[in-house]
Amino acid sequence: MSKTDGGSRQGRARALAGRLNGRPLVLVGMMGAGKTTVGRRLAARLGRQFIDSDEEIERAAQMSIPEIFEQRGEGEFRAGEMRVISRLLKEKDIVLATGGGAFVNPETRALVKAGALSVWLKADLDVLFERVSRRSNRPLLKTADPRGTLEKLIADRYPIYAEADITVMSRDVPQDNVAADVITALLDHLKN
Ligand SMILES: Nc1ncnc2c1ncn2[C@@H]1O[C@H](COP(=O)(O)OP(=O)(O)O)[C@@H](O)[C@H]1O
Ligand SMILES: O=C(O)C1=C[C@@H](OP(=O)(O)O)[C@@H](O)[C@H](O)C1
Ligand SMILES: [Mg+2]
Repeated sequence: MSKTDGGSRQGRARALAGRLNGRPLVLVGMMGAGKTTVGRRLAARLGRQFIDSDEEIERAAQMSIPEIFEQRGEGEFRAGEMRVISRLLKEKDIVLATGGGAFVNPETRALVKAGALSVWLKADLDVLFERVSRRSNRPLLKTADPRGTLEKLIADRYPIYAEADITVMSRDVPQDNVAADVITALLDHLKN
């Protein structure tokens, strides 16, 4: 990256931080979109605290996400997810990465819409499948046909994710560049 690039990126991050006036930023989208990893970089650029709702749930339950699904079921996970997100949205100056199903839950979605700016990190099936295949920590994909499951989730969820304030493609480029794309898109959104 050139010095000029860095300077303008920093300037854009500062401008956005000012315009947000403390309002939480919430990342939504499918498993593998990059909410956790891009979110961490986005927070660093904006000088904000980064929080991942899955990590908060794991800490509160003293169990991993797969253990929560196995021992308590998805329903309890979703209820806990909503409680955690509701509490976190009271914080100022945060970047919050949600789990892929959070925004799909109508109650959680209403909380996010009311209390934050939401960003849909979007990616195609092939990209998502390659990324989620690197780890086996996503209970919903422990099926005989994980690619087919992902495809069905995409069909069900994309119309809902589209309700986010902005959409940014999570391209297969360094995650810092995706974070920069989010900043550019948010500045553009806030201009209107
Ligand atoms: N823009 C990107 N380019 C390449 N790999 C990425 C990108 N964004 C995320 N990844 C990788 O994809 C995987 C899933 O990312 P993660 O942030 O956990 O997604 P999510 O939280 O949305 O499920 C991780 O291995 C991460 O390093
Ligand atoms: O899409 C989903 O329903 C889920 C996504 C996961 O988070 P990531 O999207 O960060 O992988 C995690 O919350 C859980 O496995 C359920
Ligand atoms: Mg995540």
